[in-house]
Amino acid sequence: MSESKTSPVDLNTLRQDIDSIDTQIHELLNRRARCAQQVAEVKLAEFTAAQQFESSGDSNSSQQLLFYRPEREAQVLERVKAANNGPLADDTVAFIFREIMSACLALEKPMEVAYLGPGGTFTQAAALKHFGHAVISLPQASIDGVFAKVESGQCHYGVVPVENSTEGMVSHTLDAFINSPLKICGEVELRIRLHLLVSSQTSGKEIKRICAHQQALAQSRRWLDANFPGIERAAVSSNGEAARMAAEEEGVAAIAGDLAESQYGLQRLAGNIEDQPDNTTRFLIIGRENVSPSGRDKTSLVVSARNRPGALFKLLEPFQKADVMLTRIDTRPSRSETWTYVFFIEFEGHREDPKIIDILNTIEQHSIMFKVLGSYPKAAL
Ligand SMILES: O=C(O)C(=O)C[C@]1(C(=O)O)C=C[C@@H](O)C=C1
Repeated sequence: MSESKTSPVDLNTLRQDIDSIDTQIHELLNRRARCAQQVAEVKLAEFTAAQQFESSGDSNSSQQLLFYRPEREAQVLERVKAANNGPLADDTVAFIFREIMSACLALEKPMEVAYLGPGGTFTQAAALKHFGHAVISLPQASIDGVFAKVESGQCHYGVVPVENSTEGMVSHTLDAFINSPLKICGEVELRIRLHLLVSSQTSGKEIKRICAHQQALAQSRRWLDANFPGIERAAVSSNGEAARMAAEEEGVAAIAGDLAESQYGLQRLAGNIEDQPDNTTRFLIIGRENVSPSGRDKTSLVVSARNRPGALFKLLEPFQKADVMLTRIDTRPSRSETWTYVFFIEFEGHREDPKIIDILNTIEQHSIMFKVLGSYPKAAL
């Protein structure tokens, strides 16, 4: 008996079903988009009313008009993941809704996001993962450049790397926070998958030089030793720059990620060549406004204690007493005084939670410098 006779429905019928479902999804998407446009009108009306109230002298809170709501986006993503019954994976469903919200937000207000460039870097990939592809992502030459674009209001948000699972903290990012008024509004984690990439003109020919950012070279050193011993390795300013060089120069290969591969139209000679299979980088979203609680939040703090015995213990004791989970602690030398240190502390909870308010008040009493860098939703993707 042939397969088509046993199958309950034929291909044409199934495709008609898919067409009809697509029509419904399409209608629902536009219904959702119109809803988001109405949300924007409500936000604008509330903002205008608050401004009028303020100019009448009854209030002096300088409220901002915020279209992007990180806490709400995190809640939507958590909700769709929790409600998912498959067969699509939870993460797949979340990624689809990430893009739907990105497109809806672009109708309300197109977001401009500065990131550590050039195009094709993992920081751009992190920006797109967090905000979705409807965002306008603008490359900057340095971490300070990203901070400056957001501080000046030229960009709504910024994306900077903060730590890598194999290379440790990005100290430049931590230092930049100390003197900046910006707040942390979110975090993104990205699995770093490195590939050996060449242009079509180099494909099938001899590779004379392999270019990559020094971290990517370090992270794939063993693979390179085994597969390309004796071939020149050149450290360049970023993986995006390496991809650009591979696209333009015959005989040059780059080590870079998926985004660089597609942006520069390169071919993959070998995939996932990183020596540590769980190589992950964490990025922070920086902005000018505080984020409201989402229910699954983290808070980051920078604090400097008086240089006396038990100082660090005094800073950390309130967390233990209140049973609050610390997620990270780092030390950096203080730039203002020799042999004093600043501590970057991250923990679960939001600065508006009563328990966290108590902890922050206690820590402030024991510190000479104290700054909450922000409370923000835990990475949902
Ligand atoms: O709920 C809102 O405030 C919206 O603007 C809607 C919406 C969405 O598409 O769900 C869009 C953008 C915001 O960042 C959060 C959510």
